Amino acid sequence: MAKLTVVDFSDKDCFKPGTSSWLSLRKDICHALEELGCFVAKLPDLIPSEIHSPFFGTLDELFDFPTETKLQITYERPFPMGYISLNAANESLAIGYPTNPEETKKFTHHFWPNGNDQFCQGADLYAKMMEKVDHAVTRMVFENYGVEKYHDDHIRSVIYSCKFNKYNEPEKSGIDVGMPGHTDKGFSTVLCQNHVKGLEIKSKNDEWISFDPAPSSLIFIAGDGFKVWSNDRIQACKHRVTLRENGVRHSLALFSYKEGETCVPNELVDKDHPLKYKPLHLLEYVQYFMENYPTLGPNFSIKTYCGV
Ligand SMILES: O=C(O)CCC(=O)C(=O)O
Ligand SMILES: [Fe+2]
Repeated sequence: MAKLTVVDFSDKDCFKPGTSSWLSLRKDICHALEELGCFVAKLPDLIPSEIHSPFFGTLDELFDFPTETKLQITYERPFPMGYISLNAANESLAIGYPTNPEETKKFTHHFWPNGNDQFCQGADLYAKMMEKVDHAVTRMVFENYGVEKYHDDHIRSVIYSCKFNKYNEPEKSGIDVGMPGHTDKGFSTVLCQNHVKGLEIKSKNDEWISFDPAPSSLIFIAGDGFKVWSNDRIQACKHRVTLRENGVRHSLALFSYKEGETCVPNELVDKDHPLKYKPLHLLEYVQYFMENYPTLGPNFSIKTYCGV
């Protein structure tokens, strides 16, 4: 049975480019992204345990608000998003630009006019932590392919959304498919969750490997954007949510997108790697996918959209 790569971010130098810890993580991470498009990170110190459980408790309260209140959350940018219920098991709510504390404050205020520090501070902390991981991994990937000269421009054009997911217990909703198999449409996704299992990753041999959540771990998932940018070196990780356990499952995912065009760097095109993609306007792609989801379905391929 295939396994997910687990990397340990507990060394104090892990986030310092050039150190031996950084270089060793870089090697393992880039290898995992080329193999499966994902890896699990252990981060023992980043979210204190006294924040983890109470924060996921506030997500229960969040989804308990009336549908009408949840539907009032809408964003036009980076693309239309807000409250979505995919099926009888799933509901999600998104915050645009979640690494800006003003945005989490506005979102919190909508539900709790008198404030809710546990939710707001938890959301800020998670967003910052997930952004830190996303930034580090992105730099590692650019370095790994010898194109770090493009890194700063890339990071300047990255924008984020954060999605909170709730999955009802299968016994109550009558279905166990929380989310069908798909690849994420952005550049990358960093995902944390409560203790209820459900996320599964497709292996090269078409097996589904389940993600074993621990309070101190998260999963990094490469999306279609990274696949295009890397000219197919990095896999867009196919994943799904299957509900087998009792208990409500909550996850929060930080999605990264790039404004403007995503082009394959010239350095990543050669005889062995002929150009596979036309320039991709990622935000237009996400919008197109969302608008046409009923006809395109979860298996729509980026190759069909912008393959050469
Ligand atoms: O809830 C999860 O674990 C996965 C969510 C997901 O794949 C998504 O929102 O794209
Ligand atoms: Fe996903």
